[in-house]
Amino acid sequence: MNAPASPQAGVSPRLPVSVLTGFLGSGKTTLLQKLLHHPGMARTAVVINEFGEVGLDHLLVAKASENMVLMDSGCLCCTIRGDLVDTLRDLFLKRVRGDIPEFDRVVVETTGLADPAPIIHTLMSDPLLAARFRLDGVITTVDAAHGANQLDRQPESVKQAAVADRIVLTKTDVATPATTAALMQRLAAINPAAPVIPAAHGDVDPKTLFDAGLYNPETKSPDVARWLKEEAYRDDHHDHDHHDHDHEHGHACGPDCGHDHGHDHHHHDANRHDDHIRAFCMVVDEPIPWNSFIDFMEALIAVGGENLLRIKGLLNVKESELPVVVHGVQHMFHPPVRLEEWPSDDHRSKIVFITRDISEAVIQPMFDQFVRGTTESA
Ligand SMILES: Nc1nc2c(ncn2[C@@H]2O[C@H](COP(=O)(O)OP(=O)(O)OP(=O)(O)O)[C@@H](O)[C@H]2O)c(=O)[nH]1
Repeated sequence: MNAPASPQAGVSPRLPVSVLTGFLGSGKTTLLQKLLHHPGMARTAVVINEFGEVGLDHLLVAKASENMVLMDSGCLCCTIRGDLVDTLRDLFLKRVRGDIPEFDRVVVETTGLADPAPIIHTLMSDPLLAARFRLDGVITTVDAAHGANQLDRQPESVKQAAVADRIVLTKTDVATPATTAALMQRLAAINPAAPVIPAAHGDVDPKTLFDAGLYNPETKSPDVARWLKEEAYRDDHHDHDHHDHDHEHGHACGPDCGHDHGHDHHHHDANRHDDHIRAFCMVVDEPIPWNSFIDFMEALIAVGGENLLRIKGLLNVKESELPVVVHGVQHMFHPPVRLEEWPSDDHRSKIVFITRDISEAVIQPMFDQFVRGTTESA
C-alpha cells in the first residue's frame, strides 16, 4: 500500500512512457506495425515483446544494438530483455552514453491478457525508473467488432478500458456502425474522460495517442484541465447509476425480457463486468487538511485498493496556497505534485474516481468521516 507522500514542487522533465494494452487479438500488433513506420514516431522508443510479431521490414531498418533496431521513421524499436525495469534502465543508459539515437518518449507494449496495473506500478515504484521516466498514459485497444462480447465476459478487458487515457477502437472497418456506436457508449460509461479514437488497420495519428499526462510539452507546463477532465464525470449521461443507464439502453432486463433492444441477448447478463465499474467526481469546497486526506486514502485503499482503478485529483490543501495534484492506480500513488499556480479561479478540490464495485455512496461518507470532520473543526 502507498497512499500519497508529501507533495513535491513542480512537474519534472522525466521521459514520458505510454503503456499500450488491449485484450488478446484486439489489434495491438497491427497498431504497432503501423506506428513504427509513421513519421510522427520519430524520437520514440517502442518496447515490444518480440521483433517477429511486428514483422519488421529489414530493408528499412538499421540495427542499433542486439535488441534494438532503428526504423526509417526515426523510431527506435527494442525488445524486452530481462524485465521491464532492466529494459528501460538499459535504454536510458544507452541514450545517455550516445550508443543509440536520442529519444523523447517510450511506448511499452503489454501482452494481451496482461493487467496493465503492475506495469504502471513498476513505473511508479521502482526508484531508478521513477527518477527518469514518468507515466504519460495508458493506451488501450478495443476491438469494435468483438469488444462488447469481451467486456461482457472478460473482467481484464473492462479493467484495461477503465484505466485507459486513450482508447483506440480497432477494426472499425468490419464492425457495423450500430455495433460501434453501442460500444462507444459503453466505453464512455466505463471511462468518461478517455477519448475514443477509431482506427481501421492501425491507422492512427500518433499525436492523438501521446501527451495524455499532466505535463503538456507544448506549453511546457502542467495542464490540469486537459488531464483531469472532471467535467466529463459530471455529465449526467455518464454518471453511473447503472440501473438508470441500463434501463435507458436496455441492458437491465432479464432473460425473459420481450423487448427488442437491438442488442445481442448476452448483453443482458446480470454479471456484465462493466456494470461493476463506477466513474464519478467529487467536488469539495473547503480546503482539505493534507493529513486528513492521507488518512482518507489509506482507509479507502484498505477497504478496496484493488478496486480503485484510477484516481486523479486537484486538491486545495489547507497547508498550501498552491494546488496539489494526486494520481493513483489501485493501491499505488504517484508522488503528489505541488503546482506553481492554480489553473483557474475555481479553487475547489476535484477528485475523479474510476472504481469497481465501490460507489460514490461508499466513498462520500468515508471522505466525510476522515476529511470533512477535520475541515469543520479546523
Ligand atoms: N479488419 C481488420 N482486422 C484487424 C484490424 N486490426 C487488427 N486486425 C486483425 O486482427 C487480428 C489480431 O490483430 P493483432 O494486431 O495481432 O492483435 P493483438 O492485440 O496484437 O493480438 P495478441 O498479440 O494476440 O494479443 C489479426 O488477424 C489482424 O490482422 C483492423 O483494424 N481491421
